[in-house]
Amino acid sequence: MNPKIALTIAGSDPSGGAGIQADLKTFTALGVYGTAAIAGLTVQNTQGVRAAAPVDPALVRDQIAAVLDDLPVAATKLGMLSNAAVAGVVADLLEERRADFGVVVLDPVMVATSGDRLLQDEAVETVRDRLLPLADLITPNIPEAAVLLGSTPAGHLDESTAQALALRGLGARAVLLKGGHQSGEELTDVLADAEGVTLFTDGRIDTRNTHGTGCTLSSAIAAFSALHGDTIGSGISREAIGQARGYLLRAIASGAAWTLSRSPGTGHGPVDHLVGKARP
Ligand SMILES: Nc1ncnc2c1ncn2[C@@H]1O[C@H](COP(=O)(O)OP(=O)(O)OP(=O)(O)O)[C@@H](O)[C@H]1O
Ligand SMILES: Cc1ncc(CO)c(N)n1
Repeated sequence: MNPKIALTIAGSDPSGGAGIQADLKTFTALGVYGTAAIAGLTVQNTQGVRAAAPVDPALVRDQIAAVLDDLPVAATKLGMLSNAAVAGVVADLLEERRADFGVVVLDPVMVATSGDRLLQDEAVETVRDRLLPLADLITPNIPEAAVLLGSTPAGHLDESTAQALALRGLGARAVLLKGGHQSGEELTDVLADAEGVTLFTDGRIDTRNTHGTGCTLSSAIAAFSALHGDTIGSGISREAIGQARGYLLRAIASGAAWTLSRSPGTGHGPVDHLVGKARP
């Protein structure tokens, strides 16, 4: 059978735990053929982000068009889009040829785990007003949801649920508000979609290796959605979201089991995308 094809449009993380690199590892681990258009460069490692720069918007547009002109993409993940000009050309292409992107998962990346900014302030409007309504699912973390809504970050589950519903009110077809930034022993991701609100709760895994969890989750959702054959009109299936969370939790648990000397990097290390398989 021909492979399912997924596209990521995101930023590069040279240390390999987040961004394009995490997305391609995830696609491969889940048996999906990965393609990638680089929207920005970062200079980062597990300790933090040293610098970030956008790719020329025309080059971003041309990379995406080159993929779409040639390969039947079943699902697209949007990650770090750098600035308003880059987000704008992605929005232009989505408006022009929405069907070619397959189902779209928008991870509105704004700030890295280390606290560094990955999206310029002026781009928030483009992400909210043009990209959000075109996506099948958006996957903000708690601070990103607050920025999109112009409110303060949710402090407890009732507020997260209210914000997930409010983001649907802005035109998002479905919202998975991620709970990684909650305190406490349990983490809850809140899904708000046409069927209502669903809570996904799991115990917090005790680990420093959480670099790229958000990227891994959104690309895993795109991958499973491609494998399920989800269609643009009917959106991302709950099965795809559940399976993606299952994969992420196994990858976090496997990365948590790395001993300090084997863990890649000295800071917040990555998750184990191979989930313990085929490691020398
Ligand atoms: N320590 C942990 N144990 C279990 N699940 C976790 C842990 N940390 C994060 N998660 C899960 O990982 C996913 C990503 O959550 P988070 O809110 O941290 O996203 P993010 O801030 O976008 O990630 P990133 O670190 O890539 O910027 C969520 O599904 C969250 O529940
Ligand atoms: C390139 C890139 N995208 C997203 C994130 C968020 O984790 C990151 N740290 N780097």
